[in-house]
Amino acid sequence: MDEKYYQLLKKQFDSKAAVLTEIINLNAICELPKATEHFVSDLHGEYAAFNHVLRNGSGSIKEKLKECFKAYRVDQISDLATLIYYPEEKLKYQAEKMRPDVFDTWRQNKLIELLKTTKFVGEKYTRSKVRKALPQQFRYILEELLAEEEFSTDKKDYFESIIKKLLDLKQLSPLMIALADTIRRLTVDHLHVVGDIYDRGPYPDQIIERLMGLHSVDIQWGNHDIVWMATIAGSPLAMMNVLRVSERYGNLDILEERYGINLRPLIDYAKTYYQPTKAFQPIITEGISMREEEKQLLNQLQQATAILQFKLESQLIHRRPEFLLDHRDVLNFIDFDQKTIRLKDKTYPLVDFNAPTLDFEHPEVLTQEEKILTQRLLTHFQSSEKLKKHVDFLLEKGGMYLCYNGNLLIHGCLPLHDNGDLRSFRLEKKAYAGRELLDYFDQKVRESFINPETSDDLATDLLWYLWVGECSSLFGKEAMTTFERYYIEDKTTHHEKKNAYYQLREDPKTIENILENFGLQKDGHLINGHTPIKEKNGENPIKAQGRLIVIDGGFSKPYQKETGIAGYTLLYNSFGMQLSAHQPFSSVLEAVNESRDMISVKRLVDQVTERKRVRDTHVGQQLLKDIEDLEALYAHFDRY
Ligand SMILES: O=P(O)(O)OC[C@H]1O[C@](O)(COP(=O)(O)O)[C@@H](O)[C@@H]1O
Ligand SMILES: [Mn+2]
Repeated sequence: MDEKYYQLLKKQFDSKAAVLTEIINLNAICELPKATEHFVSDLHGEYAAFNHVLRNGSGSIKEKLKECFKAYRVDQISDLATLIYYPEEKLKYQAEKMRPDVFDTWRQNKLIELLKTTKFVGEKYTRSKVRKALPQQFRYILEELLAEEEFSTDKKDYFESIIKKLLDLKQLSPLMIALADTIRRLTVDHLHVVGDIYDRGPYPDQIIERLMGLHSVDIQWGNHDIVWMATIAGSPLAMMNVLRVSERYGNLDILEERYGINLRPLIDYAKTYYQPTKAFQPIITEGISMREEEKQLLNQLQQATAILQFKLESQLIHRRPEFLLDHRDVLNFIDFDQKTIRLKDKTYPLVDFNAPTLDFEHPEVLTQEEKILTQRLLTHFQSSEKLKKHVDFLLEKGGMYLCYNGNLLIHGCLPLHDNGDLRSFRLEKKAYAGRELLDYFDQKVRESFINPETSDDLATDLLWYLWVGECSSLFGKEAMTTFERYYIEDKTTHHEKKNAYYQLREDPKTIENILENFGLQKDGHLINGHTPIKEKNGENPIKAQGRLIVIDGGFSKPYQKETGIAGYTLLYNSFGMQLSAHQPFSSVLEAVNESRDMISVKRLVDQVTERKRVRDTHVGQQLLKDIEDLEALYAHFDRY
């Protein structure tokens, strides 16, 4: 036994009685039902839709209400659910619709329903956890109100006086809002974000801010997150890609307005050298209007940053032969006289390929003007306090993968050979595969932030590899055909061949082997995002007989026409796992006024034979160890 450790523990629990109380408390917690985990992925800047599934707990709030208010009609449940999802908006809506005295009565009735719901959803937790979930400023009143079974007649006057006082002090609505927040918090205990918060949609920053306010969350980095992180780590190449994708989807506001990055020098440069072409037309969400000049500017900017990206990428490919990316050195495969490119022994004509600043002998070299521009832009990125804060949060809460409660969470894939063997990647004279490879990547990602002023060190370059590499668990395709998609008409060149994993993952044996490689039991699950599930073509997100679930259903608006739905989310509670498919989210206003939920289908992935308890979980295992230590301390209390 470690003397020091026990002495420290004794300081925390300074009497035998205190130790005993804690042992009993922890033991009781272990017997409670497992808390609910919520999984989302591929949010791609769609804040409103994400916020909605967070608020409705992917349907779990409604489930609870149906159990708690068995006699209620569907519309009564929906009405109460909306109040819990959007308390402020719903209260405002009712206030506008009702006479003041009717509104007061309505609020009093709803308060009783909210109290009942809070008690109901708090049942599976200890009283101390429920107490902690109550908002500080109303804790005392709420504890009083919640302590009662029903609004009993002998205490009727007492309650009425509390409510009247709250009304007089204009505190009834704030209290109801606080209760609704508590209910949501108690219904879903923990959120997993399986990658790709950034790109395509307009508000990734708002998503991060929302995540920062949650009490329990983890993130598995996606390829679209890692490139944004790489800008802070000092990669000009990743920065060009971030700029290019933002321009492609008409999202300059996130850069200029919200991260405060000055794009003026880039705009001047792009206007000087580029004219709009068809392939670079920005992709603008339906219903959003944009002036023609603005579209033209986005087009020019996208071209400029694409060429700068290809130049910088070529430099990286030359300095990192170990990345095996030679086949992606596209600028060096161009015949500039013929305006053709040679790829895999075939020659293709280039369409609208304009690169006025390119030196044909050394296509990877930046002009002096471009060097200065790139450095200025990178300094702007790295000086953005807000972006830095967001990236720090991603580093703190995120990782390449996560093992949690017996399940494995990875954004993309685990690189495999065609025969199912783990595919290794050789770096720094060592071959890494499976979990070891992902641990290596994880460590390098963190290392890349140690020297943000160096742009070409291995760790920073690896961040780019994670964006485009076949052995990247965040990407896992043979090549990213960005160049071909812009400049070659022949669509066969656009195809991005996926790593064998994406086929082999249909087989439960593959998943079992992978889980084993990560030290997990065979009955766990693997959870992926990254590849949109085309539900409208009959693709099933539940694969390998339920061992694998792919939850990228397309929160991303531009991808919804391909998937046919608007995102999957997964819930894992004490009864098992459940997948929800969502319909497109229109607006909070519609959700409130029409009490709409936008959940289309629910599918049971797995049902447990015995209700899972805390002791069967990750947290539970830790608690059991704590109990052991406390028991040892209790037995030899006087010795320490
Ligand atoms: O839809 P876009 O903007 O053309 O982007 C396509 C590119 O995005 C990728 O699909 C990567 O993004 P995802 O991680 O969202 O799949 C690449 O494989 C592909 O080249
Ligand atoms: Mn992805």
